[in-house]
Formats: sequence, structure tokens, C-alpha cells
Amino acid sequence: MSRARKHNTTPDGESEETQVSRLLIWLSAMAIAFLLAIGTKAWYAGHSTHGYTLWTFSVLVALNMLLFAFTGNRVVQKRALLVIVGLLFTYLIASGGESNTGPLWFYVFPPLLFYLTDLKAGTAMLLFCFLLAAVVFQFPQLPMVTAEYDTDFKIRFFATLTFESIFCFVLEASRLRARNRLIDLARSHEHAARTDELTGLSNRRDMQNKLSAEFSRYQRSGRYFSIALIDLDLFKNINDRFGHDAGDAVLRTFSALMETIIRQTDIAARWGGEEFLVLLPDTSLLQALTLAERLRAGVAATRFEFDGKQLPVTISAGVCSIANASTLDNLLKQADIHLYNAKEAGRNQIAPRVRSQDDMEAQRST
Ligand SMILES: Nc1nc2c(ncn2[C@@H]2O[C@H](COP(=O)(O)OP(=O)(O)OP(=O)(O)O)[C@@H](O)[C@H]2O)c(=O)[nH]1
Repeated sequence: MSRARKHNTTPDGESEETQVSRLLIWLSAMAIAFLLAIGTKAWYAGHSTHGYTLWTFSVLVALNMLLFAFTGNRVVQKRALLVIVGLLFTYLIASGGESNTGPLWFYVFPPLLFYLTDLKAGTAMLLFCFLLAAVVFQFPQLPMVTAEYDTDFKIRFFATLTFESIFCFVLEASRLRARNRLIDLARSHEHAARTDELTGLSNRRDMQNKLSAEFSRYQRSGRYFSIALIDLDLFKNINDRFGHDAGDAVLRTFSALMETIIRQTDIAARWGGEEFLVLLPDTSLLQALTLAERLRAGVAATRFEFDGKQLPVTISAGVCSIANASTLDNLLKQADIHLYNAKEAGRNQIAPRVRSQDDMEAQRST
């Protein structure tokens, strides 16, 4: 099985590895039934050694199933099954099975190999099996080799098996290609569903999920978090005076600037239009206010330009900590109220204004 297949889930949410496991169980069960039935038939037909050998293989397959049931180790189960099947086919070719029809079972091997291993390993194992068959066919006097096949059979056997192997290889390769393309497509769709196209930040839906996750974490562990709701001031004027493209450029530049200022663990999202929300895990109100102030000052100190013209860009922000809000709704409402207050107080500022902040500014101005 290909490496890429191992970590993926099917549309119904089941991992492919689980599907392979289920298939392996079915294959093993079928193999046991077949081996028991054909072994019994051989035994009744007087080929008791052949019958006993097939029964022994059915016991080995059953033991492998039991081993998997106890250990849950799929890799060992797959490898062991391949070894058992490989030994069985070697025996069937060497002994000829009943009426020299043993090699016919070999046709089961190519699809099974490609399904259980990847293309490279499957091809290598198939080549080894071809070599083994060639040796058995060519040297019937070898120890343990009891069958002899006529030339016509050998040629037809190799020709048809080669055709089947190439066919299986091409099918598996195109299946893998199509599957990888689907996975890439699903990934890019998933990314697009979470991302704001213009700024590359998380979009509102993604932020809502992250807020819910953070709130659950807070409920479980009591670890505080804060949010900052940020709005670009008089953004309509920028659009009106410099054009929509200039407005878009401001949104992009601001997003990039914000990402350089916040911590890696903080998450910034475009909440809608010219509004942004930053989620600050493990952050108190005071720390969040400090970060928001740093952002405000950073924006005020940055030269936003479009088409050689300087654009007047400032931000206002409302900050709130979960410590001051019992629910997510309340947290967002309070941040919105603070943002409104910041706008009302003249824009280019952060709210709430806590005493320490006021004090610092008062100290600075004296
Ligand atoms: N260029 C651009 N403009 C946008 C985008 N999304 C929203 N806007 C504009 O943002 C402007 C927001 O204007 P308002 O809600 O009046 O707010 P404001 O002009 O920022 O004023 P205050 O918020 O009170 O400071 C509107 O003109 C929207 O068209 C966008 O993706 N690109």
C-alpha cells in the first residue's frame, strides 16, 4: 500500500488503513475457506499430502488473523499474509498442485501485491516471483520441485502473467494518481473554506471554530484568553478617495503587518469587511491591551502607499478577556462595545482604557 494512503480518511470518515484491514480480514477468511475446500477435495481425490499442505496454509492464515486480533499490528499482518501467500504459490508451482494446475493460482498475486504494498515494492516482489517461477520451470530436478510443465504451458503462463502484471501496475498507478489529485483538490478546497482570499488570514467561519475550541479549552483548564476586535478607521474614505484597489491594498498590508506583530500562537482573522479579530490564547486583558496598543502604534507609524500616494490609515480596537465575559457571545459583544467606544472617543485608539494605560500617557505628557 502506498505511504500516502496510510494517513487519509475516506469521505465516510473511515481511515483507509481501517478499510485495508477490513479487506485483509475478508481476504484471509476467503483464503481459509478456499484452502480448506480445495485441501479437502485433494484429500478425497487421494492427494493426501497436497490436502494436508493446503490445510496447513489455512491454519497459517488463521493464525495470522488471530495475531492481528491480539496485537492490532496491521503492518505485521500484511507482511505475514504476503509471506504466507508467497510460500503457498511457490509450493503450488513447485508441486504443480492437482493435475499441474497449481501455477494458475499465481494470477491472484499481482493485484494482491499492488494493493498490499506500493508500486515499487509490488514490482520488486513480482519480479522476484517471476524469477522464482522461471527457476522452477527451468530446473525441475531441483529438490522439492516435483512438477514438470510443458513448454507451451510455460510460455503461455509467462505471457499471460506478464500481461496481467503490467495491467495491474498501470491500473494501480493511475488509481494512485487520481487519488492524489483528489486529495490535493480536497485540501485546497478545505484551505479555501477556511481562508480569506484577499488577505490570506483565517476567515470568519474559521475564527468562529477557533474561538469555540479556545472557549472549550478555557472551560476545561481555566486558562484565560482575550480577543481584540480591530477596525480600520474611516476606511470608506480611503475607498472613495483612492479607489477600491487602494482599499484592498491597505487590507493586505495591514494583515501582513499584524502578522508580524502578534505572537505565533495568536490567530488573526478577517472578521468581515474592514474588521479583524485577533484571538490571544493565554493572554490577560492587560497583556491584550498592550498588544493592541502595539498594533495601533505600528499601524500609525507605517507608511501606507498606493500608486505613489500616501494613504491615511489608523485603527481602533476593542479588547476583552474571557475573564470578564461568561460566554463567547458576551465576549464578542463586549469587544464590539469597546470598539464602538474607541471610535466614539475619536478613533486611532484602544478601548477599554485602563488606568495603567492612562497613567502612562499622563506621565509621558508631563
Ligand atoms: N476595498 C475594500 N473595501 C471594503 C472591503 N470590505 C469592506 N470594504 C469597505 O469598507 C468600508 C467600511 O465603511 P464603514 O462601515 O462606513 O466604516 P468606516 O468608513 O471605516 O468608518 P469607521 O468604521 O466609523 O471608522 C465600506 O466602504 C466598504 O465598502 C474590501 O474587501 N475591500
